[in-house]
Amino acid sequence: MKQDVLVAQGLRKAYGDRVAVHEVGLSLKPGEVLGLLGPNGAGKSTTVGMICGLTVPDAGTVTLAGGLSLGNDEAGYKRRIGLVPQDIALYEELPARMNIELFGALYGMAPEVLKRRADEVLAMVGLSDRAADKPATFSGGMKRRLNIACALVHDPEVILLDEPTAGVDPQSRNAIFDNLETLKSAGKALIYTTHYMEEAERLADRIVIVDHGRVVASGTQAELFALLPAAQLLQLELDGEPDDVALQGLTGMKRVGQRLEIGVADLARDTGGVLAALAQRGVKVRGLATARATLEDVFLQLTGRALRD
Ligand SMILES: Nc1ncnc2c1ncn2[C@@H]1O[C@H](COP(=O)(O)OP(=O)(O)OP(=O)(O)O)[C@@H](O)[C@H]1O
Repeated sequence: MKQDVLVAQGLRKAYGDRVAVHEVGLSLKPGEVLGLLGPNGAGKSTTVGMICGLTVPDAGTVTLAGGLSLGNDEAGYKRRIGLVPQDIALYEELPARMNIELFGALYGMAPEVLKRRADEVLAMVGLSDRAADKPATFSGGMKRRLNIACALVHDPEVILLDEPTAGVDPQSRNAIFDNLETLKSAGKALIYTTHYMEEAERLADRIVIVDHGRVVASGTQAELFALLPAAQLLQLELDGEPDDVALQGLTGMKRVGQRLEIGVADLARDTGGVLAALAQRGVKVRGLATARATLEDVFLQLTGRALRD
């Protein structure tokens, strides 16, 4: 079992009377992507801010492997963390390469190391041929990619990404996802905040769902789906309107017009039984489709609200 590279415990932050983050805890292993999923205002950015040392928590601790913390070695701690902020933070009128070098200089990197790393991160985000151009001439997706390169120049072991795909086109989004997969396979630990459940589903090994500043659930996707009454859905198109008596006693069933939705634990195992039970009751099925639960369903189940209210 790999050792945790980061452990956050009891993080709390209030702004005046409003508690933005209550007692949030999480941990992260090398090579792991932790999705921090929650609606707008859930406290994701505040949590990330406390982990990277930009926001001072009212309570709680964050410790890196080896016991390093902001309290005992702030500079050492920050060298091991990279932040991709939600708002793009670039010097628009300086060439892309110089933006990266400025971030590297902040970490005290030696010029020859910095030059090599700038080349590496430019190549990684697919901007080598635009190194001399100013971000002012870049598309939104290219700026996002440069923002990521700046966060990686000092080769941090923990990378915090705060909604890094906001406002990017699908092509850049895929390029960013590829970069994150590369970082993950290189053993980096990533915290990825998003309110897009598809992104969390695609990228995250484990997910922490936050709402109103609190962790409402955490675990692998399988563990989160297990919180639902049924993780898979059979959608049956009926031939005509069956009478309600014929459908009585079928558990986990929802009637939507001429369609029936039946939640099952395992489609492969349970579909035959459901169809046989319907046939026995004289209910004719014209078509069949299947769907699986999403993290949106998990959020709805836990909070009674949609993720994107
Ligand atoms: N600097 C601040 N001053 C006052 N209130 C703040 C500040 N930063 C955040 N908040 C409040 O704290 C709560 C959590 O905000 P936060 O930005 O952490 O949420 P989020 O989950 O990142 O949302 P989003 O997805 O919209 O970025 C919100 O109610 C927000 O208004």
